[in-house]
Amino acid sequence: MSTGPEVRVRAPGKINLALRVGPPDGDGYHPLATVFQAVSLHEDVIAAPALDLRLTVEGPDADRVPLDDSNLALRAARLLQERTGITAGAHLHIVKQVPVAGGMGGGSADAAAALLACDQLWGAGLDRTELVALARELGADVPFALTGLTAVGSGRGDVLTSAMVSGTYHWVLAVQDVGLSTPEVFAAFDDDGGRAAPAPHLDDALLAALRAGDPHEVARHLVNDLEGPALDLRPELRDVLAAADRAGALAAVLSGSGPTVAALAVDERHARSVAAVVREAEVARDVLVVSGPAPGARVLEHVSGG
Ligand SMILES: C[C@@](CO)(OP(=O)(O)O)[C@H](O)COP(=O)(O)OP(=O)(O)OC[C@H]1O[C@@H](n2ccc(N)nc2=O)[C@H](O)[C@@H]1O
Ligand SMILES: Nc1ncnc2c1ncn2[C@@H]1O[C@H](COP(=O)(O)OP(=O)(O)O)[C@@H](O)[C@H]1O
Repeated sequence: MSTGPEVRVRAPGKINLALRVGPPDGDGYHPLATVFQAVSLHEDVIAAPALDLRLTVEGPDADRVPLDDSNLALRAARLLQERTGITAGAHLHIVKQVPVAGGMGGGSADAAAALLACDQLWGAGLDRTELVALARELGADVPFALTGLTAVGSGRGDVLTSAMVSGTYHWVLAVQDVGLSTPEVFAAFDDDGGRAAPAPHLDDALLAALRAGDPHEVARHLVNDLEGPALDLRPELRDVLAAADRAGALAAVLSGSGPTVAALAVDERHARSVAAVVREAEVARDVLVVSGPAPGARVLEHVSGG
């Protein structure tokens, strides 16, 4: 149990190891075939009793997080209130580490964490299936933030099947100062021929390499159909990919709709050396070393700063 009346929930950011995108449907959404991996860069949402719903945020990108009703954590808490008829409020405090609009699903992690935290705080008692159903309403990436680990996403990325994975993967993340808008990157994909794209399909070789726990083989199969459109919108990201290559990463790929670039290393020591070289290239605001797979949204046993 958490200490005191507060509930602290941690939810992971993600990388897309493969992101295959099909042509837009009638609603403008795209069918996806993706492999998500949750990583050790995470969001904490602390929910404390309050008369109404309110939100505060801390972290390096806090000033870029909307505090109004568009915030995904607030939307999650409101949705839970509506569906359960609960009228209690909550003060949600987000400790944000995942870059905003970085292609790492930080807002989705906040939504997943807020759902679980408010469910606990209010004693709503929703089961996992009910929480996943609410998560899907909040955004395509939100169910994965609840589930975590490594999973194949189909549909809009919200229909998940867990993937069997051996070992731990060590990633170098090159984080940018200015984010990319997900709808704009999907629109650039459409304009780039995406309207005539084939149905998305995953190469079995990536899943086999993950099962075998072979980072060299995983590296050969990292792929992202949004990389071309994102590079058209942000050509300087080519310098980031090139820097990761020069630094000796096994491979580098744009995460989701970007602009974060994820570079795969052999082990933690190799990741630290790749990170040092990418940092020297001055192509990113921050260069971080993380690992995956990480667990999905969970209540922390003990409240701690880490
Ligand atoms: C691209 C991905 C890959 O994992 O990640 P991010 O780059 O956002 O982290 C996701 O599909 C993003 O998921 P998420 O950010 O939750 O999407 P939503 O809030 O549901 O939708 C935001 C917008 O993205 C576009 N969108 C999203 C999902 C999808 N399958 N097709 C789409 O076309 C739509 O334009 C939609 O209006
Ligand atoms: N809790 C939140 N944290 C970050 N961004 C949020 C949040 N709620 C809503 N947003 C909005 O969603 C946009 C994309 O969010 P984010 O999840 O950080 O990126 P991405 O979709 O690239 O993974 C932001 O630019 C912001 O306007």
